Amino acid sequence: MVTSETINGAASELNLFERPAGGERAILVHLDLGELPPEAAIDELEALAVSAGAEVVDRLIIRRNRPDPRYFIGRGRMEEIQARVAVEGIEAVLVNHPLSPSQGRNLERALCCRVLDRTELILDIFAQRARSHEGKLQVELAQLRHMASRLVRGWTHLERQKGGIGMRGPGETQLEMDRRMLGVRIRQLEKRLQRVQKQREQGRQSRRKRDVATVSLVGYTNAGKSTLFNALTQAEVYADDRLFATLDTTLRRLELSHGDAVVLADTVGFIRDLPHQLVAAFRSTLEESVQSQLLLHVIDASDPERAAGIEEVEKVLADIGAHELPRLRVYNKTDLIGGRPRVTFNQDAGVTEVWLSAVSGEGLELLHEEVRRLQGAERVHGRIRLTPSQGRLRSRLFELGEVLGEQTEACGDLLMEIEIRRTDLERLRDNEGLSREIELVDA
Ligand SMILES: Nc1nc2c(ncn2[C@@H]2O[C@H](COP(=O)(O)OP(=O)(O)OP(=O)(O)O)[C@@H](O)[C@H]2O)c(=O)[nH]1
Repeated sequence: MVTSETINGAASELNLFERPAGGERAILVHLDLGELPPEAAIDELEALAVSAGAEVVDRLIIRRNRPDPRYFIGRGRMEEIQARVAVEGIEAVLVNHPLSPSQGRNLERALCCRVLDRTELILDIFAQRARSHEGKLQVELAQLRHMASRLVRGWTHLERQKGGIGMRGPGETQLEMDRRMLGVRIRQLEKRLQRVQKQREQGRQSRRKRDVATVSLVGYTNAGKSTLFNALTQAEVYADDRLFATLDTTLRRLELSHGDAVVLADTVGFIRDLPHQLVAAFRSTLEESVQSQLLLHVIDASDPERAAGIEEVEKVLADIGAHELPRLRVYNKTDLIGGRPRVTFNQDAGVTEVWLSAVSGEGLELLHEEVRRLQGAERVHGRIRLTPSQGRLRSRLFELGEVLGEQTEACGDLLMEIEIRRTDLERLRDNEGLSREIELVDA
């Protein structure tokens, strides 16, 4: 019988969940195909490498018109690195792009050291950072799926570990076994995740029932979301200069001064070309943002490449269906650029921008003010028709909105003129299941 213990045992024997040890001496490689500013791209790779615990020995920018199908970086450059590996004790080469399984295999065989592509590097960081039960399950699932996609094409790091001098591939039986084991483990994780996600959904629903709005912090990794979260809620969430310090959504109550409170959610950081396994894996975490009433898009104001980060975040928000939610752009770290806290309106993007410093606390009150304004200002004014059986909804409307008038129709229906927050109205529609029966006639 296959039990979870035997699977875990076998997996650890095969080092399925191996990650690079801290301080691995690494050479970074970025292929300049003319798409991105190469210096900024390799800076980002370096930040990722450091986050993964590597010691960066050198950074190579290689200019090519297109990737080499065999070695990705080209034979000549591969041989240059090959010569340095033994002499300089290089343990890993980190490539800032996704490699095909055969390119990964060819490079690793030729260089005789570990080769990680961008996807594997990010997966590794996620594996080191995940702290909650759900986060850990999600990362492990993403790693195994990535591994399975390599196995399907007949190659995996497992092979290298077992391959010895000739580094021959596994025999059919071994490959079959790996595949089956991965399959079993993947299904097991999927089931567990479903259970955890159900609990999360229940929590979300009960918040909605209690009419508590959620405000989510989203943004590029290292923008300062956790620091801002802590500053706003006086919580002690792990904030760190390493990328992806926060992997799991954290929730805290945020008091707004006029007696209102919202739930503030800190979410996973975004990054360019987030591996698709991770986008899928973190969908449920990101869904917290989709379900929010307001998004605070946190931006590192001191980052010269911040425009690319903004674009990336907008792209992912569109992917998960959160792009139409009301939002504020929060330009953080003004202390680093000598900027003053302020509120401006960006005409092109159609969003309000708040400039502040989460570390010094300057400008926090401006953000508070804007959140309050957006929570309250989005009001709708209209007439709502209720049937005689909807007495419960009528009292909810009295609780939540300002009732400007009531009129009973000949048929017994009640026409209420009301001014109410759009978010409250939407929650009433969702919670009471009355979407068709509430009709705004004069918004
Ligand atoms: N100077 C300055 N540094 C800041 C400010 N806000 C955050 N930082 C620093 O920026 C780094 C990243 O901050 P985090 O709050 O961990 O960033 P994050 O967006 O949550 O990061 P991820 O978890 O990677 O998504 C930390 O070293 C913070 O101390 C600020 O207003 N000014």
